[in-house]
Amino acid sequence: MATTSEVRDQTPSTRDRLYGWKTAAPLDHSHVPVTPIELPPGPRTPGLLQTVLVWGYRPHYLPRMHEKFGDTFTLNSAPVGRLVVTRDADAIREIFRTSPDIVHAGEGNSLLRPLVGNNSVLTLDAPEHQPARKRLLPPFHGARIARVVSLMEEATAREVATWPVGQDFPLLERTQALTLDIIVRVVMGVDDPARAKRLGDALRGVLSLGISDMLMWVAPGLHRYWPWRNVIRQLDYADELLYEEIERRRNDPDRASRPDVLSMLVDGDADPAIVRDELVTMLAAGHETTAVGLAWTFELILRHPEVLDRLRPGLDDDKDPYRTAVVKEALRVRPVIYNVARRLMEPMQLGGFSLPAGQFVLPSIAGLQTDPRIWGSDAAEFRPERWEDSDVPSHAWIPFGGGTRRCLGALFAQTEMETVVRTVLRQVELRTVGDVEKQRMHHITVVPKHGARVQVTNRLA
Ligand code: HEM
Repeated sequence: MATTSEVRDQTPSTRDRLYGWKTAAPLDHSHVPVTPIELPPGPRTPGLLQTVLVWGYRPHYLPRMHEKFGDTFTLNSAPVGRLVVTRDADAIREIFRTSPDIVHAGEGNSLLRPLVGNNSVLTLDAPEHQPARKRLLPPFHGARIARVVSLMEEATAREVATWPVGQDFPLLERTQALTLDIIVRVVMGVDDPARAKRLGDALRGVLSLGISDMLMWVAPGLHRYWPWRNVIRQLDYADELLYEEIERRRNDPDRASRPDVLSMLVDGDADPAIVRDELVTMLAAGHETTAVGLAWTFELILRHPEVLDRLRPGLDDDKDPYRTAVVKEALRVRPVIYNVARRLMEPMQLGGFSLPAGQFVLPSIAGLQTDPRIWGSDAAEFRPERWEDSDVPSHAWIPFGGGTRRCLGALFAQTEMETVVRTVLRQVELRTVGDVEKQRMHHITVVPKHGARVQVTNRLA
């Protein structure tokens, strides 16, 4: 069996990923002709202003553009230029069911490659995407997830025990700490507290990369200079610890009986470099998203006392359909990811428009999930009871995207969110602080503007 340092000698370093990311994958689409076709109408505002509005104010800007231009319109925003946004239910269904040879999703994420590596489902497209996705599916089956619920409960109880009574704090910061801990312990299976803390601290550094750190992506030579030199060191250190865990698990004789995701991923003769990329992919895709989803869920529950009253009697039940409805409804009115992105490899008819090959299209999750023509006149309201109606339009509920790229961790995330809601509400009474939270963009997620400020008013357990 190889030692960790032998494994490290054979696996790509942060620097290799930095220099290799632009050439390593099929990014060259010069063979895809971008036919000059008239795109759907859209704003004539200068591109720079549109870019600022799209990246900074999407939840406010896009609904205004829908009002002005209809279900499908064209924007002009860096880094790709012309983008067709659609909330048209038929167009979105069509995009999700079209062959992944024709509709690509990975290249929209290529900027993540220096972090997640060249083996990540997030950045791959057909034909490499499907086998990579297939490797990740087994640990996310329902039966496997049921085995980790108690680990999620324990992590939540530990976290809630640290919350101060009678003092305000932004809940989002605490849900971020919690979802990171759940990834370290449940996905990576690190159960020793000292190792879990060391790995969690190292990964927190990776997750806090800012735009200025990422300047290295376009100018890799910067890695020699401060502060980028330190960033490389941080990323290398996180890799070091991840490879250590991978080796530890490969050598663990009890691996088959362990419930964590990593134990399944190292089965057989899996290449440690691939497993490393898979772990970082799950961290990148599953940490911030679930933390934001939880912050919104509590913000909504606490501002709707009638919902809290209905939740309480079911807290002793392992499965309460109303708790499921509450989480689904929170992900509907406050989707964490505003839209997904696809690139057409062939011309397509969508929403009554002929779109050329090469075109980027953004199916709008938020647009579809709050459309009053589908959800009724109270579409913008948080009303979990709607999930008790037999004719709830669940086809228009897409917080996890859709088709062959639908979120791999959807069931994991929904289970985690329900488990955290239940455990927190059994342990403390909370109240919100300040006004109803507005939506704000943070990288690619839509977060509560002030981080969902709350106060613990009483400890129940
Ligand atoms: C509330 C929490 C979450 C939300 C809202 C969310 C949402 C999404 C969305 C919108 C996509 C893109 C789907 C598309 O393009 O059609 C996605 C992809 C993905 N998510 Fe999640 N996610 C969440 C949690 C998680 C968790 C916990 C994990 C894993 C531990 C995870 C792993 C992934 C992966 C691996 C992909 C890429 C799938 C592929 O390209 O084949 N997500 N997620």
